[in-house]
Amino acid sequence: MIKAGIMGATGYTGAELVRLLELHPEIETIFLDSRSYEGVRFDAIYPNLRSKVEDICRSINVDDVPEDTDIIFSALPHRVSQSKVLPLIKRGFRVIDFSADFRLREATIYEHWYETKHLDDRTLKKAVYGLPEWYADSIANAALVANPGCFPTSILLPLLPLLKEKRLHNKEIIIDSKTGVSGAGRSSSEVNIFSQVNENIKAYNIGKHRHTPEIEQELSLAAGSSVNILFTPHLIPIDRGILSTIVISAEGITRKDVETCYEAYYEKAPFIRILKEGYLPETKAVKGSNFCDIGFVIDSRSGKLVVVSAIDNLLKGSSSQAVQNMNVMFGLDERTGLDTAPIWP
Ligand SMILES: NC(=O)C1=CN([C@@H]2O[C@H](COP(=O)(O)OP(=O)(O)OC[C@H]3O[C@@H](n4cnc5c(N)ncnc54)[C@H](OP(=O)(O)O)[C@@H]3O)[C@@H](O)[C@H]2O)C=CC1
Ligand SMILES: CC(=O)N[C@@H](CCC(=O)OP(=O)(O)O)C(=O)O
Repeated sequence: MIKAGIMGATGYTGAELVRLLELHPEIETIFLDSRSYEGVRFDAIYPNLRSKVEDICRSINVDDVPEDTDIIFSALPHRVSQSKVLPLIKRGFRVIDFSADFRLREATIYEHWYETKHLDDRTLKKAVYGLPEWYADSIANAALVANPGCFPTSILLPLLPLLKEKRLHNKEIIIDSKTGVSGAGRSSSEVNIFSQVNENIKAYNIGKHRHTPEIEQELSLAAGSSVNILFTPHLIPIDRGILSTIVISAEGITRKDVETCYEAYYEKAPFIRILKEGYLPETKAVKGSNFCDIGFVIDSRSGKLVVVSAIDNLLKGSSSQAVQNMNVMFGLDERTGLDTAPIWP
């Protein structure tokens, strides 16, 4: 069995990871780290895991992580995560980091967007961006995998094939994303207040969301030249899910071109579902799963290609994508422990 430890296990993504690892046939979870719930049984915090996860949370000092731990997941907030991950990497552990601390390849860009110093540029350069549909070979041998952000996952998966195949003549890319409230995490009380979220929809951080450089970094690498986006996130009153609607010029592109392009990259990708003409993604159709659904329309009146994607932010947007990465790192079938159908309604 692969021995796994989780730092920050009591957050939303940590708890989803605990649930997934409980179902995983090759994993034994050996520690659940928490500052706030030291000595508390995990299922006393998360009632959905009653009688399933009875382990006691412990506040783990990185120096005390057992030598025989095979993989450590850090589900800590960004800025905090790097301070724990770096000593673990130094001790020779393999780590999957959920935070943004190792996703941006340039420390200066990280420091600008996250307004904090990066503590180790050399380790940053060695980290592998954990989008398994694109970087599986590097992930397989990585010591440190930077699990992508939730919005970036929903945006990169539909756009990367089109950019890689130079299908977009005009690189003006306008993205409208909608996210459920769990995207803000369990501890963000301000965003989570029922009366502010319920029956409300709002745009935020237009043109300045911290996922912008992450998305542009990966799109530019695929395109082989600099790509800029206009990204508008919205907070909507659902628990989980992200729907991204991406508008690009359809100049010189047919439906067949787009289909062929997606087929070439995703035919063997078990978690990408390209929807047939007449169907479009919806958040509920991926809820509770590692799927990313992608559908598109070519609108001849406006001359635009409109691509829509849906993921579960806590799963393909973080915890199940991390398990998919772990499967790749340990040479397992990437579907191991993840081969479930979404829940509906
Ligand atoms: N929510 C989402 O949809 C996604 C989240 N992510 C990333 O995953 C990571 C975890 O996110 P999420 O689970 O939503 O966050 P939560 O706020 O739900 O959980 C984070 C946990 O980290 C622990 N923690 C330890 N030190 C600190 C600290 N100094 N400040 C605050 N919390 C601390 C807390 O647990 P305790 O007090 O018990 O130690 C807390 O429950 C973040 O880096 C986030 O950016 C990535 C993709 C999607
Ligand atoms: C609703 C909400 O607030 N969502 C978060 C993004 C979610 C996320 O977790 O992204 P990281 O992995 O980069 O932290 C936001 O917009 O900042």
